[in-house]
Amino acid sequence: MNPRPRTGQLMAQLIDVSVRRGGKQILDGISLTIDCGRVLALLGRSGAGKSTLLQVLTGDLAPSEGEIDSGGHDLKKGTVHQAPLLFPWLTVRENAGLGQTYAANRDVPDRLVDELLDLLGLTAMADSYAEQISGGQAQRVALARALAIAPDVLLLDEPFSALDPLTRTELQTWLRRQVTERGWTTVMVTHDIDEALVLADQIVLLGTGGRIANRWTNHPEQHDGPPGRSTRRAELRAEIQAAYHTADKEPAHV
Ligand SMILES: Nc1ncnc2c1ncn2[C@@H]1O[C@H](COP(=O)(O)OP(=O)(O)OP(=O)(O)O)[C@@H](O)[C@H]1O
Repeated sequence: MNPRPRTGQLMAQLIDVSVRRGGKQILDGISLTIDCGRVLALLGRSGAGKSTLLQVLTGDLAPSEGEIDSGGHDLKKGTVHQAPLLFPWLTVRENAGLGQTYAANRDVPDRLVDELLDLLGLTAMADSYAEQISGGQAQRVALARALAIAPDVLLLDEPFSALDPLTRTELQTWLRRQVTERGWTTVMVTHDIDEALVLADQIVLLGTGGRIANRWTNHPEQHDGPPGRSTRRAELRAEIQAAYHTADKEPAHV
């Protein structure tokens, strides 16, 4: 395994990646970098190709053209899917610790699973079976399981979609703090522009024809302040919303 690069350094990249499936162009000429210790958010309408892009990153799908430079990192281990995929006959703690079985070569402290369950508000149900918990709780267990193996990159496919708005906001704040304090590298698919603005350092919008319609640099910490004063966030939100409409009309390469 290569040494983990420093914050801001290149972790991995896609170079001019295209994907065709069943005669249809799903992704077209996608180039992007994943920077260490940073969050990249992928936005785009339903069917734009966001999940396909994650599959290319994890190596589950070979691109028709182009290259993936993983920098020697395992980009598959830290994946959290839309559906949590827990084993119903195992407890919350057992499900959360499951990834460690496959990561025996990683130096993961035993207490980490309990620490993550605590961080994610799951301690009270640690001994409940997965079939006994709610959808939102299951999503948090899946997140704990991915984090417990200390992945090089956390790949999140709409990980908060089943959460109630309050829990969702709490988890977004928590995740951003962890990224900042612990340097977690994250790629996240979301439909929620505000979620991208709260979490991401880099925001990429996939538009028509599987192309990148636009991309923005974002500074979530600079948005913090008294309510109503965060004008940069409001400006960016408006820019991104406008770009969705432009992307519907004209394919672009950015
Ligand atoms: N196995 C497949 N064969 C052919 N086309 C596929 C296959 N899987 C996905 N697609 C098509 O690829 C396109 C992109 O799908 P993808 O799931 O990546 O979109 P998405 O942006 O993640 O959508 P959503 O936001 O709805 O999850 C869609 O038009 C979909 O129909």
